[in-house]
Amino acid sequence: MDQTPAVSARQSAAAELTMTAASLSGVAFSKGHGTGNDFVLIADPGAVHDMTPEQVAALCDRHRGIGGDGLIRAVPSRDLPEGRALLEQDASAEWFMDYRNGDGSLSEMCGNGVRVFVHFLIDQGLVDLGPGEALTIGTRGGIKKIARSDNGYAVDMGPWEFIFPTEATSKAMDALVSADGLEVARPGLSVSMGNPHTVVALAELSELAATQLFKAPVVDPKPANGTNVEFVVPAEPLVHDGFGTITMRVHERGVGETQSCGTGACAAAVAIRHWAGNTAPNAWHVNVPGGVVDVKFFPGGDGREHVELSGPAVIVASGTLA
Ligand SMILES: N[C@@H](CCC[C@H](N)C(=O)O)C(=O)O
Repeated sequence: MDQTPAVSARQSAAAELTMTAASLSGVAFSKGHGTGNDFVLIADPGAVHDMTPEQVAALCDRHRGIGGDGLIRAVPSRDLPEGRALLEQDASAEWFMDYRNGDGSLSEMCGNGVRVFVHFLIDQGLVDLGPGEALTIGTRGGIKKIARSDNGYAVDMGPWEFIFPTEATSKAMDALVSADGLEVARPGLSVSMGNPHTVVALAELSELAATQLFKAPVVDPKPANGTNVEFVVPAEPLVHDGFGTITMRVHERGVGETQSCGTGACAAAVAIRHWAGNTAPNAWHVNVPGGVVDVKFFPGGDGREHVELSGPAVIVASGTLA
């Protein structure tokens, strides 16, 4: 009997995925996560495994691949043009985090990814990072410095910026955001952490739970290259023991809903602190479905305010692609 067009399209897509992944046969990989934001990790010291978007999507496929929100390739900075440019700024940024979203698209930055990347470099014996030491790495969002912390690893994520720095931003809204499950569009604030985010505050945890994130929320105006959208509920009272607390769910550009987003947690703290005004703290716990990450603001050496993100990093498995 003839197959329906839908079934045969699904089967040829599946065959394509299998073939795409097969062309990487024999390549060693690890699987890791930071608060449930999970990644396929590949060490590529010879810079021979640059991947197509289709290969990345095949490896990140949760049914036919290894499965992950993204893929991270560890490659020497000297072997990529964007890495060589960073080495001119800081010759110690020997390793470059080549990060891709699960759909194969590039993103400038991944906050949970940086911690997992460094943990992977250590696990592979490619770098050492003793207590009190700092490691410098290259990313498409610039050079990042990482040290060990009580909760895992702490990363200087660099300065934050409003994406639409207008008068309206100072009045706390630059976009309207709608999502299934929310009755009316809500105000959002777009923040760059190297990559784009739009943060929406909700009043109640029940509203956060009712928000449907299967589909990308509609953001207007949308940052030029798309955006990650964070729905957040500030704790009541907001501050306890000097820390502000936020609960967050996220829809990531190029992925869908994830268990956690490090840059999203930083953007959420920027937005909630901005909305809360001058008395808001500089230290934040951000609860995400996959755990807790911490965000702190501090004066960077470049005269701008920087954001520190800290949290755990775990390697769960290593193997070889069949
Ligand atoms: N999960 C990441 C962010 C990954 C990139 C994002 N999807 C984008 O396209 O910008 C994080 O922990 O920051």
